[in-house]
Amino acid sequence: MTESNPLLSPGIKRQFQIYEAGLQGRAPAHPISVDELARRAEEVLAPEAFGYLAGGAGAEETMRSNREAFRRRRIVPRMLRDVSRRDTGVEVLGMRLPAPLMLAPIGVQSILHEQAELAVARAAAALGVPMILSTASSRTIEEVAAAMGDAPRWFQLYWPRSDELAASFLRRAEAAGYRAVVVTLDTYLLSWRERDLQHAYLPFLRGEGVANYYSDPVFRAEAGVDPVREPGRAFEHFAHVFSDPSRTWADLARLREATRLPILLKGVLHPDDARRAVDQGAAGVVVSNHGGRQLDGAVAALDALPGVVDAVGDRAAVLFDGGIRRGADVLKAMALGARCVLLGRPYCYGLAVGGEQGVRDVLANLEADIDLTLGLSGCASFAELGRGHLVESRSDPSATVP
Ligand SMILES: Cc1cc2nc3c(=O)[nH]c(=O)nc-3n(C[C@H](O)[C@H](O)[C@H](O)COP(=O)(O)O)c2cc1C
Ligand SMILES: O=C(O)C(=O)c1ccccc1
Repeated sequence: MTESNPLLSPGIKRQFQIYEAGLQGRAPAHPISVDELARRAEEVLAPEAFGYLAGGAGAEETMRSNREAFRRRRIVPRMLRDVSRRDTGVEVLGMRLPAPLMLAPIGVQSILHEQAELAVARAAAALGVPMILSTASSRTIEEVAAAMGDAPRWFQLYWPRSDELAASFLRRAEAAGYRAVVVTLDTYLLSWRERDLQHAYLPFLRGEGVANYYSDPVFRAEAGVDPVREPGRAFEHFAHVFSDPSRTWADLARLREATRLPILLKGVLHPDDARRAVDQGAAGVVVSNHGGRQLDGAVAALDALPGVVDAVGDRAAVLFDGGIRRGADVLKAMALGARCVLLGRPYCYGLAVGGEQGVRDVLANLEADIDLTLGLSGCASFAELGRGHLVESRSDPSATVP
C-alpha cells in the first residue's frame, strides 16, 4: 500500500518498507549503520583483506580527519519552507542523477567477494547510481560494461608510464560505453601502509587487480610475454608500467588528445591545482585524499573543498570524496559546493557482507537518508542549500585524546 503512493518520497518509502517488514517479524538483512556493517565485514573477510579495505596510510591521521571534519560542521536547518515534495536530483556533466551520489573507483574487489565488480555494477545499475570502474579492477572494462546494460558508468584511469597503454585503456573504455574518465593523480607512489606491511599483503603480488592490464593488447605487446604462461614476468612489467612519478602538468595535453571523453582529475586538494586543471581543459576535479590512504598528514578532504570550489567557480564540476557515511555527510559536502559525492568503503562493506544485495541495501539506505536529511534541513532541492546552512564548531566535541 505504501509502496504505490506516489506522494511518498524515496526516504519515507524506504522507512515504511523496513518498518512493515518488521511487523511481519522480518529484520533488515544487513546492518543499517555503516559502522556496524564494517564490523560485520571484518567478521567475514580475511584479516589482511579487511585491513587493506579499512586501512589508511601511516598513523591514519588523515583517514580519521576526514570523518572529524564532518563532525566539526553542523547543519542549521530552516523551518516552515514547504518541503512536502523534494527532489534530491542533481546534474553532473550533462547526466541527471537521482541523488548526488556515485560509486568511487575501488580496485581489486575480488578480495572482498567472489562476484567482485560485477555485483557492484549490477547494484549500481539497478539504483541508477553511476559506477566509476577502477583501472585496477578484478573484472575487465568490457565484463563490467556488459553487466550494466546502458546504465551510467565512468572509467578511472591510473595514468601508466606508457602513453600507448593509456590510449588503449581509453579506447576500450570509450568502446564499452563509459562516459567520462577520472584520472587519479595521487597514487604515483604507493604510500606507507602499516596494516598491509604488518600482514605482508599486497593484492597485486597475488595476481589481483591486473585484469585490465593482462587482457590489453598493448600491454601484452609491450610486456613481450603471455601473462598466463609467464605470470612472474608479466607482473614485473605491470609494476614497471603502473605509474610514472615523473609526470607533470605538461603531460596532460597528450592525455586529452587520446580521448573524446571528458576528463576529471581526482586527488586535487590545492586551489591552485584545481585552477590549473580547469585551465588545461578538465571538465571537473574530485577533491579527495584517497580516503586517507596516500599522504598521511594531508588535509581533511572536506576542509579542502571550499577553497577548490571558490577557485573553480562555475567553470567545471567539483566532486568530492572521503568520509561519506550517511545523509548528513552528503548534505554538508553539498552545502560546501560539491556537485555530487563519491561513496567509497561503505559500498565495499556491503559487497563483502551481502554481495549485490548488500551493495543495493547500502545505496537504498543512503538515498533514503539523503532525502530525509535534505527535507529536515528545510530544503526541497539541493539548489536551495548553501554555506549558510552550516556552522563550524571550534573543536570536535567527540574528539578523544588517546
Ligand atoms: C580498498 C580501496 C581501493 C581503492 N582503489 C582505488 C582505485 O583503484 N582508484 C582510485 O582512484 N581510488 C581508489 N580508492 C580511493 C577511493 O576512490 C576513494 O577516494 C576513497 O575510498 C573515498 O573515501 P571513503 O572510503 O572514506 O569513502 C580506493 C579506496 C579503497 C578503500
Ligand atoms: O589501494 C588503493 O588505495 C588504491 O588506490 C589502489 C591502487 C592500485 C591498485 C588498486 C588499488
